[in-house]
Amino acid sequence: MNDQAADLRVKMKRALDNSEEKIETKVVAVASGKGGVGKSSFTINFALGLQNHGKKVLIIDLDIGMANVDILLGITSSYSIVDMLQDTLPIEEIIVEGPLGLSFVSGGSGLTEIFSMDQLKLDYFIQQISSLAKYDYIFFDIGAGISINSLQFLLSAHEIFIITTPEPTAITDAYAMIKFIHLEDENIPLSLIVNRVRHYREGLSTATNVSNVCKEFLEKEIIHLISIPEDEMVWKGVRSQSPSIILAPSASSSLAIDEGVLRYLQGSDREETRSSITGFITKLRMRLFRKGAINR
Ligand SMILES: Nc1ncnc2c1ncn2[C@@H]1O[C@H](COP(=O)(O)OP(=O)(O)OP(=O)(O)O)[C@@H](O)[C@H]1O
Repeated sequence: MNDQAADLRVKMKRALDNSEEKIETKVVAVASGKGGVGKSSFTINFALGLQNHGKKVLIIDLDIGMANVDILLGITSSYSIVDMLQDTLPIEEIIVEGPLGLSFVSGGSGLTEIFSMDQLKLDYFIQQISSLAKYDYIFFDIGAGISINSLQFLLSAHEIFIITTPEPTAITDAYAMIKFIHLEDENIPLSLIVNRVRHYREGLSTATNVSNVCKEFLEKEIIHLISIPEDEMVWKGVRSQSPSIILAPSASSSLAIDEGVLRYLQGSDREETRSSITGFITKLRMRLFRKGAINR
């Protein structure tokens, strides 16, 4: 058993040494305080927007219980991370290709399996994740609210997108989430997406309110990445299992997403620090150990 673990660690180190670290991989966790605010629809459309700009993107659906990214993308995934761990499958076998070449991995039916890994499984998991350095962006679609398990992925990401709507309940929950994250890690960059706005001003005032509260009580800057209008094409896209940015590229929501993608890419270009998959893995490993999520 120990030999196997040592062997895996050597392979993992080799994978990391040989990994295409020349390519930057940014890990973004997408979260919301309240459920049903459009987190999955946003993640998919934003990821497709990045693909449209020549980026290679992978979505990992960790919204267990409510996992629906594959349904929204109109694709079927036969295997999940749970299968990868149980049957020692290479991660390539569980990656499904969606529209515009977007890649997708399903978290599976239960996070418990992922978070109750023994050392051997953790090493295998990390070895597989380290082979994802070929992607420019990896998006984790995290379940609404905070569970101790999904929190570890959330806090290991290079940055976090928080989605809210202008509804007071959604804003309160989004702020609670921001505060929680900030108390765990005050350096992690946070961006706010205001979804389903009735007009431009509503998005701006919602973002300004959240931003002011964050500044005053947490001394935390939060970037207003984008406001997305209420748009029936998003709903139509869900119904036809064809993401709205593809179904209706000139719909108001699609134009807003595209603007957000451009702004995001310009911001990323200005960043001085490099984001690598190794950085994400190092943080994740440390967090899983610290929280005692690993069965030794
Ligand atoms: N900008 C928008 N305009 C109109 N409808 C929208 C918009 N964004 C999302 N919706 C609708 O809101 C509903 C919920 O969206 P979605 O499933 O993406 O939310 P979620 O936050 O991921 O939910 P959950 O918490 O269940 O994971 C869907 O029916 C979707 O069509």
